[in-house]
Amino acid sequence: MVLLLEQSEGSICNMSFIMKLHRHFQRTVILLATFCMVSIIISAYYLYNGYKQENELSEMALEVDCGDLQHLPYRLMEVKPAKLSDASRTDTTVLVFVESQYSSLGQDIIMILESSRFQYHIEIAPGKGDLPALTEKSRGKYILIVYENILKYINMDAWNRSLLDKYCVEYGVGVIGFHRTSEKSLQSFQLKGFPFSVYGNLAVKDCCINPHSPLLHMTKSSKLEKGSLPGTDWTVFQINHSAYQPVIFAKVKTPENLSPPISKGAFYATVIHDLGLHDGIQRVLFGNNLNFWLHKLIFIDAVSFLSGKRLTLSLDRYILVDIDDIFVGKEGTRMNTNDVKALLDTQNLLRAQITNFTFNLGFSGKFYHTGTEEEDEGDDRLLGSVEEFWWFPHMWSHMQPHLFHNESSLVEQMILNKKFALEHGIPTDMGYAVAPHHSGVYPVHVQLYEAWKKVWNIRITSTEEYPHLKPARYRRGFIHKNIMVLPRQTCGLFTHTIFYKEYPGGPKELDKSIQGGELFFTVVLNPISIFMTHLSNYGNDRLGLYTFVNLANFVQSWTNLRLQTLPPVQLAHKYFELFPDQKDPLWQNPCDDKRHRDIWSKEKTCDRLPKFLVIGPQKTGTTALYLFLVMHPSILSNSPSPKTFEEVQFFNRNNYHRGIDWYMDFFPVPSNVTTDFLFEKSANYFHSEEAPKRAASLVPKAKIITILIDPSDRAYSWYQVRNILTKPSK
Ligand SMILES: Nc1ncnc2c1ncn2[C@@H]1O[C@H](COP(=O)(O)OS(=O)(=O)O)[C@@H](OP(=O)(O)O)[C@H]1O
Repeated sequence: MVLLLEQSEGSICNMSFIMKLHRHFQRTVILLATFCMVSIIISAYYLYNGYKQENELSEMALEVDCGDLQHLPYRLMEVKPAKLSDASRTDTTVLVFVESQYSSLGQDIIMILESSRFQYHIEIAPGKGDLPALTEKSRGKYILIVYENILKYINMDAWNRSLLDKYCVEYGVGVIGFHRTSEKSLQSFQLKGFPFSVYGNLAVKDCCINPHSPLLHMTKSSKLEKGSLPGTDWTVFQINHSAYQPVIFAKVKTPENLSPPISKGAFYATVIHDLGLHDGIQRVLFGNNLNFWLHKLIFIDAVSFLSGKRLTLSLDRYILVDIDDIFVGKEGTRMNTNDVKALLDTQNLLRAQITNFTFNLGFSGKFYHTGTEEEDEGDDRLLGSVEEFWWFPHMWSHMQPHLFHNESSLVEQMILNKKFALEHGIPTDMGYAVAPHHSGVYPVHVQLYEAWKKVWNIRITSTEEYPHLKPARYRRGFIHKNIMVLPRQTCGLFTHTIFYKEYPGGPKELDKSIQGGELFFTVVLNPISIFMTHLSNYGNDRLGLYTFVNLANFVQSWTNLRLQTLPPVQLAHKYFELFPDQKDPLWQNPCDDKRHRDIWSKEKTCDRLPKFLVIGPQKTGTTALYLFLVMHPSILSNSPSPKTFEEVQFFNRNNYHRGIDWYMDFFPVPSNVTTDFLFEKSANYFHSEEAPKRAASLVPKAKIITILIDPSDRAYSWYQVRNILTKPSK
């Protein structure tokens, strides 16, 4: 039994061992199967998700914040660019290689440099890449090199290229270039000397800025900008190298038949920054021209960055919005009480984006209460909030000052308007005034300046007319008779632009101007902008409010600019602090510009200007020549000056600041403009630094007569004169 038991115990033991083994095997199989299943599920999950992620890239991108770059196909991080060597070893001139004198991209580049008041030198890019002299006395002549066509840089001959590279490395000079494909260009190619591929002839959409790009200064990396970018001739750069950073990305939209590796809907760089880690030269390459507004902004930042911040625009922007003719509008186009309320509400709203924002209202009292009943209530609502705004006077009856020849009649008109201001609690001490239609401000009607000072103590005014209306980027300021004249900018709103739908060229034109167009770049490129708007822009569709709210929003979304408003007097001081070289005016012939002629007094003439100048130098017989000339019946000279005798000495000295009325008063009115020759002789013009540019500006067609004799004869003549002058009188 025991044996049996033992036997049976032994077989039981064997059995349980086999069963255990069996169970263990079963468990292992189940475990293995489970593991396999789980792996399959996980792989499937990732595979699926991976696919989905790729697929979703274009969809998700629509909500992409450009700061959230995990969705973008580049590894973005802050990479330090090559150190620029001491940029102060170069002058601050930009060397621009253009394709031709009239090429449109070349002109856009110049427009930006000029508007930013940066110096530049243009060269037509030669085929072989010949270079102008880059240094002078071991100083670099150029701070930055810009190629309108980057292929001219890439394909220049080896000798010139190594010369340019050497200059760039030694002086820390960067290169900016533009690549634009034409129909003939290959769709894809390797850019010679660069480790990346270029794909051309593309249409692109939805763009984003790399927030880590070291270029960004004025430009703010914002949300994804949806929509197509202008043109179908875009170039994108496919980079896979940490020495190159994308600056702007966009998605390829067309053509449909793209060949790999480029794919539709994926992001590619349209602007790249070569950090200079390879050869010590930093470059910024644009995959198109500057038609796209964001390219313009990045170009400004690239100039700033590559010039070691020596060509940098400050981030402060001062904006003053004048609302002119606040009572002058026609019945039916004026503001009612609701419009005034909207004006006040918007002013408060704008203060969040434009520090101290205050509308500056211009008034001609005669037109107060000349609208409909509702509009008259609007006038009263405005005067009820008089302290909320700044105010500036016009003429009482909105007359153009150049029509008043007598200063006293101008004074009378101004006094009427001042009385109106005092009666209605309008402040009279702002020191700023504007003349209807710029009349009298430029060309200067000196009677206006004097009357303004007498009645209103005016110290500031503004105009679009100095030196000319167009191009706007050449507008400047000046100081005359202690009145500071500031340039005024155009915002695209005029008395007749009162309905959004009827905006000239369609409402999109206004939006375009605000969103990266003319108005936006006026603010970007001018530290101080005074905009003129009119009463009618604040009634009706309130386009004035629409424009400035949207402008402030757009500027804030895309730039780091600090918008603010200053009262006119402070604004003018700020202006001439920034541009001290503009204080001195440069007079022109008022009849050489139609707009100037239209606001030039009919009682004045442009004929009392010399047709030739005898400029000296002294002691060469100029007086004798003068006397011989005036013997001719058709040659007329100026009347004598009490201080400087036969010489007026206008262009060389401070007499110039007395203005052209003062100068012209020396000359007779010619009886026959064609056959009479007015001239003046001032022997000091010859050695004056100022005279040539002043004379060229006012009398550009005048002939110049100079007498050159042996310098020792001049010196001896001087010696004799000094002897006489210093001899003690007996
Ligand atoms: N016809 C003619 N040809 C050449 N030189 C002449 C002539 N007439 C005058 N003179 C001499 O010119 C000298 C005076 O020059 P200006 O009249 O130019 O002097 S000023 O600068 O206006 O003071 C002065 O020179 P000096 O006598 O040596 O002082 C004049 O004698």
